[in-house]
Amino acid sequence: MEEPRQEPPPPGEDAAEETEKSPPPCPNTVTVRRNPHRRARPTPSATTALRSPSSRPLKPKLPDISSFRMEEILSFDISEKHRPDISESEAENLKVYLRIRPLSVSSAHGSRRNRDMVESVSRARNVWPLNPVRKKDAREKSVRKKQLSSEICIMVNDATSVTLTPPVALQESKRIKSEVYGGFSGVFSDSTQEEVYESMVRPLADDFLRGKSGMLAALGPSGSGKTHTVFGTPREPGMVPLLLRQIFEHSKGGIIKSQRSFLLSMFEICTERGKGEKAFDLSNGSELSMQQGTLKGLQEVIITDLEQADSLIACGMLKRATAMTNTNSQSSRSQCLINIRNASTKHDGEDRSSASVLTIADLAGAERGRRTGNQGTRLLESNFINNTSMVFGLCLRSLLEHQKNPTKVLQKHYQNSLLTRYLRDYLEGKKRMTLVLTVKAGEDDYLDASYLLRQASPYTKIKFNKVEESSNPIGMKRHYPTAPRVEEPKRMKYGGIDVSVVEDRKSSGKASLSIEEDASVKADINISTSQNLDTIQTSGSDRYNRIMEGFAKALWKVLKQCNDKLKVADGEIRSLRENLVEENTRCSELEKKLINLRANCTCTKENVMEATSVNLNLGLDSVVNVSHSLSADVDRHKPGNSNEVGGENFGTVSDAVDIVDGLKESDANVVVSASDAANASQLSVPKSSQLIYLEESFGENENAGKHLMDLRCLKLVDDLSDADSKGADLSSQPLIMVRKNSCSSVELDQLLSEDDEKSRDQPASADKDLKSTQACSFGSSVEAEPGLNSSYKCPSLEKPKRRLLPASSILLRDMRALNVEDEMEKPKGNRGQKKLPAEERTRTQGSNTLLRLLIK
Ligand SMILES: Nc1ncnc2c1ncn2[C@@H]1O[C@H](COP(=O)(O)OP(=O)(O)OP(=O)(O)O)[C@@H](O)[C@H]1O
Repeated sequence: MEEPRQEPPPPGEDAAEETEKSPPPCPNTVTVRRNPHRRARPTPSATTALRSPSSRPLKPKLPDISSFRMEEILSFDISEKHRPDISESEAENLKVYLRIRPLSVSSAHGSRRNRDMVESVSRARNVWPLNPVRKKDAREKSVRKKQLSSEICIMVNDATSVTLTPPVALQESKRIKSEVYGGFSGVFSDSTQEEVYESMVRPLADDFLRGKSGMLAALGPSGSGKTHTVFGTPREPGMVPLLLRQIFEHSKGGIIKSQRSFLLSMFEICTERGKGEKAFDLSNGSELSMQQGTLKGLQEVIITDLEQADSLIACGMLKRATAMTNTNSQSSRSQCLINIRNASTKHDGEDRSSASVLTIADLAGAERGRRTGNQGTRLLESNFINNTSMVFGLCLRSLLEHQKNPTKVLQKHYQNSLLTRYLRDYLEGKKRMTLVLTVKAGEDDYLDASYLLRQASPYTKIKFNKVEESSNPIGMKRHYPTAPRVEEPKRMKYGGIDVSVVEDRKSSGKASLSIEEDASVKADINISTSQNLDTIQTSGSDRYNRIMEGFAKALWKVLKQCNDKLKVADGEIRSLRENLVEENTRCSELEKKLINLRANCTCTKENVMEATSVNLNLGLDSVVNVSHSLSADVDRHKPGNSNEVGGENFGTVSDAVDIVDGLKESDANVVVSASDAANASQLSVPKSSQLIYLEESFGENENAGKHLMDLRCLKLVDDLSDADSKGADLSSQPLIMVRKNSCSSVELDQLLSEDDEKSRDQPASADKDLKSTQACSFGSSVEAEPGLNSSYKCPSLEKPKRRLLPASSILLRDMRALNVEDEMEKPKGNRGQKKLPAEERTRTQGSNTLLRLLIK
């Protein structure tokens, strides 16, 4: 914080000193400004207008004011007591009163002192006898000085305005003219303390008793009568004693005492050798600390009667810092504030928790170093006092400018001073305030008065539009910053007595509590308890709000996360749907392809089924239908894996083997459908099976055709050497039935040529069978094995049913099927065929002979 600077003296100070050297002005003249800023208002009358502030006229002749019109002066009526008439329109305006210190006091004191000083100086200087001529001049000078000192600079115009007239010297040297300052709520010149109280403080006191807070602050230069106005003297009690008197008189009348309780606190703000500001409790002398605009540790004393209150005030005034200066023998060196709190529970029959506070501030007066002659510590105190006064004025000026032009920011000048921090609400227009300006009317005091009026007169335009009238005002809170119930609500006892408050009050030792005091204490405690309850409820609701706010935030976060997850899930679902659509499309395409394939395959299969449905009419009445259908997996039909013609490597067709094995024991017609002949590595034809027709159905794949061409010739070797067989030597006949749809033309030609060679050797019966077979269902590629009486079944996937035939017909059919004649008619050369072993050939011939005989 900056060191308080001594405020520069107002302009014209030097000029004022020069007035003493300048020649005396022309008597009976009034200097009026040539271009006055304000139009001077008419004085009440020629006889009463220029009344001296003192009740006694100091000058026998008053100067004539020629510039004023007599009609206006005569028409103006003013009461004798100059009581200000406060209109209702000014109720919300800042009330500014002006009190002019009686000149008689200062003149009496000052003139006597000055006279003594002048005499002493003259005695010291005038050691030698003066020249008679000079002696005469000196005498004239002294007379002139007396006249000047007796001159006044402030003249009361009416109840609300004054005219400030500069000294003649200033008028001549600086051309300073008279100025009119108006707009005051009241002007007191020779008013008594009671009159001032009635006009100025009683409205405040009435509002205070009605529950409205307010403040009265005294401003003015040093020695102007601030302390006198506020505290007064035992003979002339000031505003505070009169206020206390009114309070207790009001308490006696009509309202129960127990319902009335007032608490008084008193403190001062000063500086110790210019090292910062400090606050001291004038009740107990303890130092106070300012925390957030409140004074921590300020003690309130319950006042029960006027005597006790007066004694408290007196004790506090004794502790106040004062010092003697050139302008005041007992100059205040601190800002003194008194708080009277109304802690009544009932008012006008209504339940009301009133906590109005009336603050009265006696501010230290601005000082000019040249006048006070302060040095050292006093000078530092002057700096502090002037700085505080300046900050106070800046706050009010900023408030005024802000109210005039709301766009202007309300400056925070209050932060620059402890006093203004404490009075922040008042200086920001949140609480009602009343100012009383004290000035001295002496000619020497013109500069101080001019400076004060110039600064403070605009404050009359300040309005209180945002007055806070709450039951729990901020000032109340500030008075209890250290209350443990407020700071630690958990340890509060709602129904009990606040021990700390009682102890504080007892420790003051300045007020003995009577029974009535106890009652008032209880009432006060009840009030504070209810206030604390309100505080707790408020804090509880705040806590609840905070909790709900936090819960809402957490819920919002969770909802946000859920929303994000839902978005992600929606995206996944969308992608899955797209994939599903793609899969469906692919499936449909595949189905189409499958349908196409099936369409192709169906023709082939039917042919295959037709071609491979072979009825093997063997002598054992066993029919083996081998429906061989190759799948598209043609890789398994590689040449390496293919079955060789004439070999036994047909692959493993377990089903076929099982079926064929089953034929060994039963003569039932069995249709074997081998779906994958490629897996058949080895096929052993059972005894009863004579021939297996394999229908090779190839796909469009040429490779498959190539691979499967190796299977085009399959030789079924009848390994049955059973002598009890029907005599049909099937092993000697290559019983290969190959149906090939997709083989190459070259291979087909080869096959056809081989078949042709075979067919040329076949008998006519075989041709018939073959034709009949071809007529049955096969196409052009049907190949019938010569020498075998085989009949093809109609293409059907149904399992053939067993038919019971007579034994003779069966035997005859079998024998015919053996085509014995053909065998017999064959040439002996076994051309084109594999040569059979000798035993089989002999047996076959015998069997043939036997069969031929039987047939015939
Ligand atoms: N209206 C008045 N009637 C009679 N005497 C007065 C009046 N005003 C002031 N005085 C006297 O003038 C002297 C100085 O007054 P006071 O101490 O109140 O001035 P002040 O403004 O408080 O000065 P400071 O600011 O230095 O404390 C006191 O002795 C006081 O009695």
